[in-house]
Amino acid sequence: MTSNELHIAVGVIVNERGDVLIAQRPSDRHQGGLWEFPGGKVEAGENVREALARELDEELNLAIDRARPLIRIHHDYPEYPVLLDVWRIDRWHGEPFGREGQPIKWQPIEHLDVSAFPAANRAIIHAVQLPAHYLISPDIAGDHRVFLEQAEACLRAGTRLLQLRCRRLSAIDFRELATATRALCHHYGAELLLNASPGEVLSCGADGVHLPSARLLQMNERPLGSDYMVAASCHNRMEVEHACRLGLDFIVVSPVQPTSSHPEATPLGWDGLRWLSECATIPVYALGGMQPQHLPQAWDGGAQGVAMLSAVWQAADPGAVVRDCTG
Ligand SMILES: Nc1nc2c([nH]c(=O)n2[C@@H]2O[C@H](COP(=O)(O)OP(=O)(O)OP(=O)(O)O)[C@@H](O)[C@H]2O)c(=O)[nH]1
Ligand SMILES: [Mg+2]
Repeated sequence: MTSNELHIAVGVIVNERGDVLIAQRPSDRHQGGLWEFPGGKVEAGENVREALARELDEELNLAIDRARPLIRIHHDYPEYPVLLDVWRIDRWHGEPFGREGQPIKWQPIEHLDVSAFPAANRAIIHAVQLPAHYLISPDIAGDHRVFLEQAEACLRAGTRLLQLRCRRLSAIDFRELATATRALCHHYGAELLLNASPGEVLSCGADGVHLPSARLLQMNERPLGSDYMVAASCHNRMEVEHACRLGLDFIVVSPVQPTSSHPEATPLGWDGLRWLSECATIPVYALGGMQPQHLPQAWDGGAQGVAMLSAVWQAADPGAVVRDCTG
């Protein structure tokens, strides 16, 4: 945190229907007239969790029963720099109302509109809309029936974001598998990213592209528009900053822990994850040796959640692993 940076505790309050509580900023204040997630400045002597509890009581008459870190955004406004320390609250008590006279409303998560919020909120909205786990396919070489069965079990159990990464398949076989996986994902309301060219994404009707780090560094702009998702793999600060400059939707940082798929790589550890997340202005998934039980550590490390491969595909019951992430 730089010395003049304002530390702001921000609460994304989500109800069981998946609606988020938002409030309109008074017209005479910074970013006035725009909608915001409730919250305010962390005062001297308070930690962020205490500040959040105080602000939500003062602004909304709401008491927090369960909260976890969602994302931290450093943003430079012309007036001053802010650190938005955003928490996701899914259990609370009290009947919320605008205690300072501010209009409030419940908005379905999928209808949150970036342009109605201050500029720094773009990544917050992405973080609210993205799930806590990102599933990455095994590197399928031959018959893909077993994969499709396992993938369906995961989708049924709650996977909402899947990356297909099959470097050993011929172009024809990849396209056939991508088309089948896309149909399956869409049937369950999930989104499919292809670790392939942007052109392949368009022709398979997938929802986005996932760039390996080498491809990320070759790009000077997003390869697909905002109707598609663009994600990338990153391993160091330079890659993370490049992905943020290009305005990608999210990144995957690896390897956080030792992993069987890259035994030679030196793990970043939880401190490395925290440091890279702090450099990012977009959501970050932790990858490498991740299991559902690592979710709280990943959140504490500033991440959106975990990206998983072996933990799911090598399990006797892949659906049960996914349920551990979504429960
Ligand atoms: N609460 C909140 N503040 C946000 C959001 N996005 C965003 O850029 N900000 C910025 O973070 C700062 C929060 O200040 P605030 O005015 O809510 O702080 P506060 O409640 O302590 O105000 P006060 O000092 O007048 O009591 C403002 O500069 C605001 O523009 C958001 O979603 N929620
Ligand atoms: Mg406030």
